[in-house]
Amino acid sequence: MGSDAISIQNLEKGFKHKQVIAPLSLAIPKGQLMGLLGPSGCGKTTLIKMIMGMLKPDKGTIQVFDFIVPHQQLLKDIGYMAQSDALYLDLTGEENLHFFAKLYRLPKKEQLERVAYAANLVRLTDDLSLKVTNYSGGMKRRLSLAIALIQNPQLLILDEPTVGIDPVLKKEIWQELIRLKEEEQKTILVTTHAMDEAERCDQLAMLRSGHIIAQGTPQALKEHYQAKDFDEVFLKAGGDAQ
Ligand SMILES: Nc1ncnc2c1ncn2[C@@H]1O[C@H](COP(=O)(O)OP(=O)(O)OP(=O)(O)O)[C@@H](O)[C@H]1O
Repeated sequence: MGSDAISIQNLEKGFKHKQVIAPLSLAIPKGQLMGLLGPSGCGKTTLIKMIMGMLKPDKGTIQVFDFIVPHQQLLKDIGYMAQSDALYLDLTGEENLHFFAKLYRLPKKEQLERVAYAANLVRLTDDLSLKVTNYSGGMKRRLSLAIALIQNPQLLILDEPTVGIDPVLKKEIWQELIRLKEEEQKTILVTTHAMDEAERCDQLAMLRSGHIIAQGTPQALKEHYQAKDFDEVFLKAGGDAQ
């Protein structure tokens, strides 16, 4: 088994006449927390959907652990939180969590443990018996995050996981992501627009028009570009070029 969780080679994707992912190569080592940064429309979600096997690349290959995407085994290995919530509104929070736990064929005892763990992590334990249609936007995001963790996957792919979540819970969620990485050796790929979140990543990849224009640790990027923050790194790395 190689040392990378995700290995992307010469990936390309376009829609109609628009090239969204230009040739792009990227490796994410196992056990690393990688942040994907870039302006709206630069191709972050498109890239993630290809890693998930939900979109077919025009060219290039993606390997996740030992498998070339798409592969059925990977469904269990990857916890995915999409930008828009995909929840059953007529079911309660608890029923949603059990539905996904069953989908992954977790044994009954583990199912109960994982549902309790995931609900507690996102502070939804007291609201589990409410129908999701009565949840606030932030509660739905929290439930989506809990679902991404339900099968205890080795790789977490989170598309803007803390949008609409209050600062206190956001801090707790980040503490848990870092714990998952450090104590359980999870690999985490997260997209974000929040600079404080970018700071907490091991590595950052900055995307513009489907290209990676800068990559490195948060500290190294700021030093290299003599920038005070990541907005400045982005601009100095060519992020303002058309
Ligand atoms: N199915 C599709 N058909 C046509 N164009 C698409 C499709 N999906 C994405 N695009 C286009 O591809 C570009 C990249 O979109 P994408 O959602 O990957 O951006 P993003 O970086 O995730 O943006 P945001 O930060 O706003 O979520 C956009 O111009 C978008 O309109």
